[in-house]
Amino acid sequence: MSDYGKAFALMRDAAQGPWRDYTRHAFVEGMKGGTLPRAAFLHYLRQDYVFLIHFSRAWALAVVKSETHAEMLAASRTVNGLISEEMKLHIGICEAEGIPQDQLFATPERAENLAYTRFVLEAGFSGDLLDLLAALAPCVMGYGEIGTRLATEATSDTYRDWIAAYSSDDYQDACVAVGELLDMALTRRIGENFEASPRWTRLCHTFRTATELEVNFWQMGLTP
Ligand SMILES: Cc1ncc(C[n+]2csc(CCO)c2C)c(N)n1
Repeated sequence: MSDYGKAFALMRDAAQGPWRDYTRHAFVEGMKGGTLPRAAFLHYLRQDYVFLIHFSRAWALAVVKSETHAEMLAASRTVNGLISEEMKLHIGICEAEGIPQDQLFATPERAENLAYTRFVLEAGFSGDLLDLLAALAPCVMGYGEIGTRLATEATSDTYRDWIAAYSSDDYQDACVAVGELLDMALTRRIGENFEASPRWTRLCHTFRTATELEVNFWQMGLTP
């Protein structure tokens, strides 16, 4: 398994059940085998475009909540990656399927989508960078794990562009950078032994809730 840092490994282990439901969801397995209906995938992509708009806002908030230049740099790189790479992937796939960009932007937001992104933004608005990063981490690293697994296990080419994007060296490097940011931010605010602090349990709880909201997002994808 990929190494996305110490805090991520501990948080993932603490959220074991939901983490498995998220990273091995039927939607993911459908991409792996090529059995996922195209209509479900396009519905997911359109919702995900709206999702990425709010996620970009949340990562921009991470710049606001940063306390060092290194934190600002890591957060702003993620904002840039999201807007210039990830959203472009969605625009490209949708355009190839006959869905123009203005229609993408006008996608009505589903409740599962709204719940997830506003949960993350609220974690950031009412807390510090640690609360925000705990809510952001499942999204980044979960897709990193899913991408690397599907790159070796996929038995169909149908969803190869999506799989290639999340298993790419660029994306994997971004996951490692976010893992480093998480460890660095925790050490700065709590100390080396951050997992022994009273705050740790709450941060793990935030991570777990975000993971459960990822499960709901996949489920929403299956019901266009
Ligand atoms: C529902 C949903 N969850 C996670 C991702 C993946 N993702 C979202 S933002 C980002 C970059 C850094 O945060 C990544 C990799 C997605 N596209 N849609």
